[in-house]
Amino acid sequence: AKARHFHWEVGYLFWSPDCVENPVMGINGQYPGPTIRAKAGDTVVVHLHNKLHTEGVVIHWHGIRQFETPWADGTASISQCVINPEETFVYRFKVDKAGTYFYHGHYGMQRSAGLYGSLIVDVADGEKEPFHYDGELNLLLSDWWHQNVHEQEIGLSSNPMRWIGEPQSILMNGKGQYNCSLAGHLSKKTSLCKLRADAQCAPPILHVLPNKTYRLRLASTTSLASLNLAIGHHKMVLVEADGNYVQPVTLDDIDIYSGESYSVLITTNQNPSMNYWVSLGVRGRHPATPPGLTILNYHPNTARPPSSPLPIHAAWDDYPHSKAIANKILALQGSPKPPTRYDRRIYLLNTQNKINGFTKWSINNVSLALPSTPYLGSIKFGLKGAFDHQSPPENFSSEYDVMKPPSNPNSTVSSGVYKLEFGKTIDVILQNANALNANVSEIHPWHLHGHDFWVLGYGEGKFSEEKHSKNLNLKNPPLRNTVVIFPYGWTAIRFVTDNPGVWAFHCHIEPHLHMGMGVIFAESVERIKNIPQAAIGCGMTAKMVMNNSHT
Ligand SMILES: O=C1O[C@H]([C@@H](O)CO)C(O)=C1O
Repeated sequence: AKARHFHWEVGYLFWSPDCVENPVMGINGQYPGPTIRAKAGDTVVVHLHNKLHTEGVVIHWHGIRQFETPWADGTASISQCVINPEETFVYRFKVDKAGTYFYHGHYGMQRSAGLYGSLIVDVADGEKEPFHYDGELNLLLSDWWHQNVHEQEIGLSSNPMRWIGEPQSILMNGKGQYNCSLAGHLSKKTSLCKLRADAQCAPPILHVLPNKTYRLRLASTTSLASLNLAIGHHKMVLVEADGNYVQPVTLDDIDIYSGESYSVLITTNQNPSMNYWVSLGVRGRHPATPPGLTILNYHPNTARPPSSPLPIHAAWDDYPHSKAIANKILALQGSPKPPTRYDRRIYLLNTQNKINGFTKWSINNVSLALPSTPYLGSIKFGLKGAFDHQSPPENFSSEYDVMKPPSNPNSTVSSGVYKLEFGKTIDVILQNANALNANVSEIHPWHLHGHDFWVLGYGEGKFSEEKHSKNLNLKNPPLRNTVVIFPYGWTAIRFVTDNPGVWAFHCHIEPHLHMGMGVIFAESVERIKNIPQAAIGCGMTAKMVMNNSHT
């Protein structure tokens, strides 16, 4: 195992992600940020220097559990103080498990500004993946707005709220094409893109040799969009989800929600004189964004757009299609199994609410607002005044009708901290509900920091102890770090508190988190030792660092 050092500067730059120039947040003058590649067991060390002139910054290593380094999780106000302009913070953490990961900003809406990149962990020397492939392809998926993130954020925080709307473009590796299409020659509606091969917005063409198997890595850091990937004439075999091996399953297309990552194997066994479409369509919201496109280019054909029709995605609201895919994702045989009993079951009702006229999202009627002093330090040192210590409710009224808009939409703001004891089995039942408008319930992909969890099942309507508890999958539930709740449905997860830290658990839709859609798990914080001073030298913990007495 090695230590792999990276020296990064975060700054704004002008860039044309979808052929339209905008300010984006990049790293070392690049957008998306550089790919981190390491081997399982390595230590990644990122020296992060903030070159933004007027904003703090942090970076979260999505899917990395941060065993024994909870201060390196990169969550502003939760695990660390923001890194101020011209400051450098050193993220040092172990990547213990091979898989497809990514990193992204976790302060305000900086992920939506473009602060992200891939993080790929290969198996340790001498180890093998449980599947074979000849080559590898990597697509980091995102969505893009022309309105800059500051304006988006002001809109979301205004009364009345100004919603961000649907993205202008879907991006692959930070590249999309606004107002034209690679498939323009097939359609009367759009024009063919005129792109220079070296344009920043030129699609990342997937170059392949005939009759080989490729591992296609997919990770979604979208701000909002749920996506569906389909490749013309090619099936995919799903083998990995969120850095965990799954039972290989053949799919025609795959849904990818924000915060999720997958590996699929594709075999280039189709007519080699042709190229094929790779298409990313929007799911779960009435699409106002054309599909993101690129080309699967068989060697030695020129990389011209195929003349075949575009792959067809299921209708945006074909939830049975999405549920069928979700239910096919199961753990590879031999994967760790969940404990058969839980110690504590927490029910989290997701609702859209109002607070003094402002539109928010709440969990059990509590909308998350982060404090100025990061929880990691304030909880460790018992600083009573640093946040609202009243634990939020573990359940919601059995009378609550999840099929209707809230009868009382008024909600409250709080620090949202659930204290978790070490060594316990925790179940969370995520319960979806109707939003503020009648007949609307949206998809929410929930992401847990510091852990993988077992997905025990999905269901319709309100979760019922009597009806649903006995049907949960304890046999081969997949381990994930992100899972979706379907409209008007519930999702049950289980994890074991084996990792002291302060972990965010939240909807990975950036504007939804911004509007309060998350909770905090403070997990056996008393066991955390040697918090680096740089992580907590702000707010009420700044003094302790100066006295140098407690860390
Ligand atoms: O949080 C959201 O707000 C809008 C809509 O509910 C109100 O404009 C939307 O689609 C969301 O996901």
